[in-house]
Amino acid sequence: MTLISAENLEVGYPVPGKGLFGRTRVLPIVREATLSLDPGRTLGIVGESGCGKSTLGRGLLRLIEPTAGRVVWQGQDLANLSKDQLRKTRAGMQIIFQDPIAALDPRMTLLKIVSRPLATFEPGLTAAQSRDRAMEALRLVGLPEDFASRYPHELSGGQAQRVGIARAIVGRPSLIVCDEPVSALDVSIQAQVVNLLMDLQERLGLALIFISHNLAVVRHISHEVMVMCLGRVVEQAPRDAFYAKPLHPYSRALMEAVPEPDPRREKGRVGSALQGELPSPLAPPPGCVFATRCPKVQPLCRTDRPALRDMGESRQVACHYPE
Ligand SMILES: Nc1ncnc2c1ncn2[C@@H]1O[C@H](COP(=O)(O)OP(=O)(O)OP(=O)(O)O)[C@@H](O)[C@H]1O
Repeated sequence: MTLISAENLEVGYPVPGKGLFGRTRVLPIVREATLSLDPGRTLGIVGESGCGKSTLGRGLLRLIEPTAGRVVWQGQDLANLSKDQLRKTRAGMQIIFQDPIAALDPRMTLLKIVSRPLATFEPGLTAAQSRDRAMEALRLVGLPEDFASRYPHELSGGQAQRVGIARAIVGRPSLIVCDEPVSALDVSIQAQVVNLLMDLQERLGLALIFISHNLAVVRHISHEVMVMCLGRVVEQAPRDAFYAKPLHPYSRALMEAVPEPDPRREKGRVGSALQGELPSPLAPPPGCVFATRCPKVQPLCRTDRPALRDMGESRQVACHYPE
């Protein structure tokens, strides 16, 4: 069975002022996002900074309430769950963040940080059981036992991200949304953390949604790849087919912008092959979201938004003139 799917999901942020009937107005960033993920698989989400990857990740977990569309988790529409059911469901879906140290409470020991989610997800556990579970999680992420009594400021970036992962797995989830989990780390540490996630996936049967602007890292870890541009999904494909031949001109531009591996450079940003004006996600163009920058643009692209359509072999693309 599919673990999680989204249909036409719309996620945005409140804007100042009130709308109709005094309601808060929400400006959508992510529009009509559709995806599905099976247990134990990894979906990589790529796209330039600001295209809405994080917003989609948070909308899927209902950390930001979607304004339209639906999310189905293990066959159940998340919007229909009672508070109690949602609390239980939340244990199954976790998130880790880009800045690992900022994500940890500086006043708590690592044992406290890692065991804390259990108070919500499994309130029936005794203190000793919670402690054992937290120690098990720390062991699974490769941290020595004596780390349990340490504080976040004593950690390197890579160690802090391991603690973030331990906190995410302590409730035995089925899915972890990884939001740029290695972008803030030294290049030499990035591979260790990615390999840890792949190892945990194998051992615990985890599904991962791996959000990154780094196409090389996404290639390494993903089974499926999804490309976002200005809040919209423009391409979806199995990993090998995607990297062999991207179908959307935007995907191609992203790939051409991948920097050569260079250990002296901290992190390469995509974008150098992407010329032209980048519209604001708050005011996307009427046609294709890539029309203002596409080297193959035709008049139709500026007026009609192409829908995501099936191209066979489990591939989908939103382009009037795909490769
Ligand atoms: N809390 C917020 N309130 C209002 N707008 C926001 C908020 N967070 C993000 N945005 C806007 O939403 C858009 C998408 O941001 P998001 O962080 O989802 O992009 P992203 O693809 O994850 O980029 P990055 O790789 O830089 O994190 C951006 O234009 C951003 O300015």
